[in-house]
Amino acid sequence: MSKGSEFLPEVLGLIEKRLGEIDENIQAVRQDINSMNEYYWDNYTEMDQYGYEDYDNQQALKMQVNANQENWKMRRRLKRMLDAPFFGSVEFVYDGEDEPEDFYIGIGNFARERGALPLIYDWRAPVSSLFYDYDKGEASYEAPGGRMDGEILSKWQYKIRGGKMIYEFESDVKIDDDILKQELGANSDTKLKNIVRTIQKEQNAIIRNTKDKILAIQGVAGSGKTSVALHRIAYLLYHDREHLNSSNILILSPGGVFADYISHILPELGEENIQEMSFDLFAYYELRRNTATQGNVIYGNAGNQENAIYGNAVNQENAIYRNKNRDQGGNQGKNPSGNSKSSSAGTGWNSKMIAADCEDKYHQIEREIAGVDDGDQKRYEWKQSVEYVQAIEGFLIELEDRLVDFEDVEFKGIRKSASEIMEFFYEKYTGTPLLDRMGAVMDYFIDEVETLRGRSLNDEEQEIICRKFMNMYVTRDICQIYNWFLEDYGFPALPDMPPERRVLEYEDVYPILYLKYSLTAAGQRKNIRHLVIDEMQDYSYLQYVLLAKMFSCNMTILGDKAQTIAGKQQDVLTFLPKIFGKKVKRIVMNKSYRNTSEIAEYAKSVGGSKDIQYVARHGKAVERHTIKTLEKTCKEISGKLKLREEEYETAAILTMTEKEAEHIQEIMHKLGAEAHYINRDSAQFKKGLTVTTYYLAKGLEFDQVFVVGGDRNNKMYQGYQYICATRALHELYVYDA
Ligand SMILES: Nc1ncnc2c1ncn2[C@@H]1O[C@H](COP(=O)(O)OP(=O)(O)OP(=O)(O)O)[C@@H](O)[C@H]1O
Repeated sequence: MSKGSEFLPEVLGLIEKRLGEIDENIQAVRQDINSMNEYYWDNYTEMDQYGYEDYDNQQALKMQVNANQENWKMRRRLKRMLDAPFFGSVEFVYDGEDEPEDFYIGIGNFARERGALPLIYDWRAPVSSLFYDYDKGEASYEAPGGRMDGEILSKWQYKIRGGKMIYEFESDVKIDDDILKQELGANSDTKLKNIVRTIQKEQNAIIRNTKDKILAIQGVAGSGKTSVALHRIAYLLYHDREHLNSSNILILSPGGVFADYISHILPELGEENIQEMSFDLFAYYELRRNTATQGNVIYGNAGNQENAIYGNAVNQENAIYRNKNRDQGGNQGKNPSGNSKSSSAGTGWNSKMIAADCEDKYHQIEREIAGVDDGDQKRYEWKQSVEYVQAIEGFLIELEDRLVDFEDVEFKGIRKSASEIMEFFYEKYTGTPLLDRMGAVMDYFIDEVETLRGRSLNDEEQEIICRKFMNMYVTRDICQIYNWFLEDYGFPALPDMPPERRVLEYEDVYPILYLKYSLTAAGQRKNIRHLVIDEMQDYSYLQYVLLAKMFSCNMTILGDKAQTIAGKQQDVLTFLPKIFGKKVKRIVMNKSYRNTSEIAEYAKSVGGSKDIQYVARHGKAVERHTIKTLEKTCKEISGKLKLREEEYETAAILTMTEKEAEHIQEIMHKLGAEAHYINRDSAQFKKGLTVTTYYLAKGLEFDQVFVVGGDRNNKMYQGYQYICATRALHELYVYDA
């Protein structure tokens, strides 16, 4: 029997004991809270008039509530540890010592009592890197006090489920291939799995990298980019609890279903979930929100108000759902805080909605698949390019003279001449963005009036002054300013519409957002301390410039140029250093873990990187068929599905366009097959058969994939085939048109 088998019952007993203590503690704190509440209701009428006692009571209550939250958190972790307390161990002897020590590694630390040396180490603890990075022999790890050298005498891996040892063996090679293959051979799930037991050395290096400010990872499909990014977040949260909490991290990802797909990992690793949203949704909120300058708060109804980005709370399991529809109704034209004023003068002078709605990238993809003429395509590309950014910068310099007609302002006998205002505008406040600048001059004037009159001006008086100052702008409508710019460059202007009825085409969304962030001080998001950008290849140059304006924090940027959705493959690593400077550390991941060798070979032949390596896991050969009629193909697919025999958990029929997906969904429905249709607004990934487009299946994986149709001559075809093929874990069927 190994040491692990002997250790298991002992540690399980200790965990059980600790759980018992925690349960008792939870009960005791609960009783305390109840008595505090009772005391409050019995005595609140007699509390001191200054509210001191009330305040003290509230603080004490808060402390107890927090204590119980911590208890629950610990309880959840220990319950998980009761199922599998550890998955690895390393017998290590430090240089200069005779006695080796056994380090057991699990999803969290566990010690006999608070402050004692852990019996089990968290996989993120410094010593745990011995397990991921070394075989038997000389080894070292970076401890807070410096490098620790020594020798690994043995390394063990365990599979424990329900507190029972399923298997254990001493591994000579790093995270033995057999275990990895077993993990990879398992069926897919509707949630991405955590990989703590089998993190590979090169993945571990990315997860534990804290020295580079920006990591840009180009990784082939299935190389574990998303998994690594999420484990990296868990690692950073563990190591920098003082400065970083879950509300300081934001993931920009493809959208709702993907958010659902990744929502389990962090809670499983004992961390709270983090904020996640698509950049398109963020842009939508930015363009329609009617309050310009809100400091650093990106508001919302998230659990942690102060640090929230828009949308719903994500600090809860399964609560990452969000889309535009959610915002319809109550919040129309209103910021979610319900506060309608934002200027320093309390007049709401800088509170213009730019557009009521805007397209997202899926509109653009469908348009491109359907075919756009060269002129339209060029204009679209120009509007997202470095040339656009340069042109707009030139335009902004000239805009200063075009945007304002200076006039004298007079209020209750106090005057400011046009030339004085000009002087303030061009000299004193030159560092303030153009559309905020008149507000700064106005604030100065209001201060002056208040000093001379010896009293504060009321809201009505401020409103009158505000109107006088703001009327000097020829326009404050950013769309109108954008139209001047388009006309200067010979492009058609946007239709003349009031903001409440404007719907922006995708090509204009980010150019206008860029203009907004150049003309107002609305951009910076200082509360975000780590930004994760998934699917980096699908962001344009302009979007990265915007992200650089908004976020000055550390970033993990990941993607795969072969999975570019647009017709032209894009390697963002060529321009990221120009935007973010030398801080960008480039990392390449060439090994794919998702597909069988047969599927990986096929994917390589339809557009994957030639350097791709994969874990040799064999499966069924890829089948290729020709579609006779869609009905017949759907019937055939129904026959090939292995969901009913419960062999597999998930399968997908993937198409190029939304229309094709809808059509197939209808046919499958008629055939009596239960199929979940994922559209742009979907928020959940369900077990069973899914029908969707290739661009909405990005990031997901399925046991069986059926790729149906697509036009070979379409410039998006290669990307389509590659993305679809790499979604399959075990079986791939391609039905050509
Ligand atoms: N070290 C590992 N151990 C076990 N499984 C792994 C490991 N690395 C990756 N995987 C598995 O490989 C699959 C692909 O991982 P992931 O989705 O993170 O890759 P990706 O690079 O983001 O993929 P894509 O770009 O194709 O969407 C997942 O099933 C994941 O669990």
